[in-house]
Amino acid sequence: MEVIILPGPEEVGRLGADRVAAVVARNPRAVLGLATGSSPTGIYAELARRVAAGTLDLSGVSGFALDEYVGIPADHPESYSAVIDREVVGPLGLDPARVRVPDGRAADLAAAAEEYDAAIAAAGGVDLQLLGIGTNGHIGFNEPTSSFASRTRIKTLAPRTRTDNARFFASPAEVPTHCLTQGLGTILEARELLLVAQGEGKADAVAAAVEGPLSSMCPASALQLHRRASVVVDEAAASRLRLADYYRFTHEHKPRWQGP
Ligand SMILES: N[C@@H]1[C@@H](O)[C@H](O)[C@@H](COP(=O)(O)O)O[C@@H]1O
Repeated sequence: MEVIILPGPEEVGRLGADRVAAVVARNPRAVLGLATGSSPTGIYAELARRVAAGTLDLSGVSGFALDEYVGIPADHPESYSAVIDREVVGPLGLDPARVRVPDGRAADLAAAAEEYDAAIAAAGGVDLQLLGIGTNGHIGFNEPTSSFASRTRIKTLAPRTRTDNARFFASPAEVPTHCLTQGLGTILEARELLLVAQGEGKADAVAAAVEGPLSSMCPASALQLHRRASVVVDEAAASRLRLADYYRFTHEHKPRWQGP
């Protein structure tokens, strides 16, 4: 696992945007795994700047969101479908026809979940998956005790996740109780993973993911199983990493023959 510690959120956003741009430079029809939440917003903002400046064209890429709340009205501003439209598809100039979000309003949620995995496979798989991390170590909405082999499926949101996400809703009771989320097994099939985290509130989760044991109690520790996973954090989110100096040294002395 590659761990990169940067001074602040702005640098994290720039490096994330560089990684996306590199993938798209290799393949203008690349498939991106899209995360919601506050963590990747710096990446999206930087990508939007490059698109607006005409130095980057993302109109050929496809996107698959990680997750969606179950039962939330599609036009609710906090449905992930609305968030992806507003914060990603529009500003980044993606083709809406190429971007999918799990259907949290499907009559048959299990079938919708299965079909979502099939659609990812039919698109050729995800080239670069962007990830945030929950304070309880979740990725997507894979809450603690999620199987490392899990596929896209219905999950019950952990109480801590519902509390964390209450800030997006009028009241805590309005936060949905269930979601559809890509599984850890689904996420691990992406060709490259990029997890970003900022702020001290993520420091424990980041330390558990990077240095803790491989454990379903910290679903993000599944990244340790991936051949091409990067964790890019600011100083605050890195503050509980025991080997922080080693990661800094590694990054500064990166061998020329090593890829990103
Ligand atoms: N389902 C999302 C995750 O995809 C996200 O990475 C995480 C952290 O959110 P944030 O980036 O806002 O801290 O929790 C959310 O609820």
